[in-house]
Amino acid sequence: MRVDFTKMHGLGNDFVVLDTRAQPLPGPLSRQIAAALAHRHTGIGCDQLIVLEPSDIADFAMRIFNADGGEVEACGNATRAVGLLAGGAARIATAAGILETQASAGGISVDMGEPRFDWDAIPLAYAMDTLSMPVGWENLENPAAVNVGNPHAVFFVPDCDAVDLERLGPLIEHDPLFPARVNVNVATVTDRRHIRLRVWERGVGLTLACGTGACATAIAAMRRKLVEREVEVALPGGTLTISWGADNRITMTGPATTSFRGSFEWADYA
Ligand SMILES: N[C@@H](CCC[C@H](N)C(=O)O)C(=O)O
Repeated sequence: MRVDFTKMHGLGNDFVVLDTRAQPLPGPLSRQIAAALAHRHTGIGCDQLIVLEPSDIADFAMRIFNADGGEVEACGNATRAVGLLAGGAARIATAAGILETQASAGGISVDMGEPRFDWDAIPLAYAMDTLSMPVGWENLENPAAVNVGNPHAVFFVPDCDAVDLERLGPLIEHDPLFPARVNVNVATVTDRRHIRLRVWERGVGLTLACGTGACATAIAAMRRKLVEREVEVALPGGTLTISWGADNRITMTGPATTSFRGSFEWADYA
């Protein structure tokens, strides 16, 4: 049986979107199938596989699978992408709660909810101050940890482009300090309204952009009083605007794009 998909991206962080409301999948979606579809050489290729399902509590539900096939709680760029697919305004049920999107001058805005800072909410393996963690990996030291639906470690460095993230990212992602693994962000504060950021994504690797990484990094910088409560975060694939309201909620704004539509044979992957 053939399955339709939409290929989308947010700042080059790319997704294969399956809308099971229109077309139920022929069989259960296993970790192996998700990883095979995401594979850059032997599959369709994407950073995340996104599955839309019916929901009783929102317009629809969104499930998120990393390129390694693991299901995760949150994806900022994909939330903007499926918001675009829904026409701009949508209430989307995710494992991290209900997220609301709306069309805005900068593309699509998403209310990403409230950040969490308790060590066991990140989660970390043991208690410590998440604003200034007394740990380090070579020259990456003293990160902040933030959960914005998914776990992030944020390192502030003089020049994020000079960090060997391809080597250090997987070491930190898999360190036992992070029992659910972690997304690794290296950031450079340019001035009080601008941050440069590179991200090693859990379950994926280096990506061109990470929406939740931009949120977590902006919030960590705001908590350390390095920047104002609204900042532009420049990633390799483009720029996101992140603000942290007096109501403690994070708003992320940036572009989302549909690349093409296609279909694949389920039996080739199942
Ligand atoms: N690309 C995403 C984040 C996707 C999930 C992440 N890799 C995780 O494992 O938590 C984004 O735009 O936020």
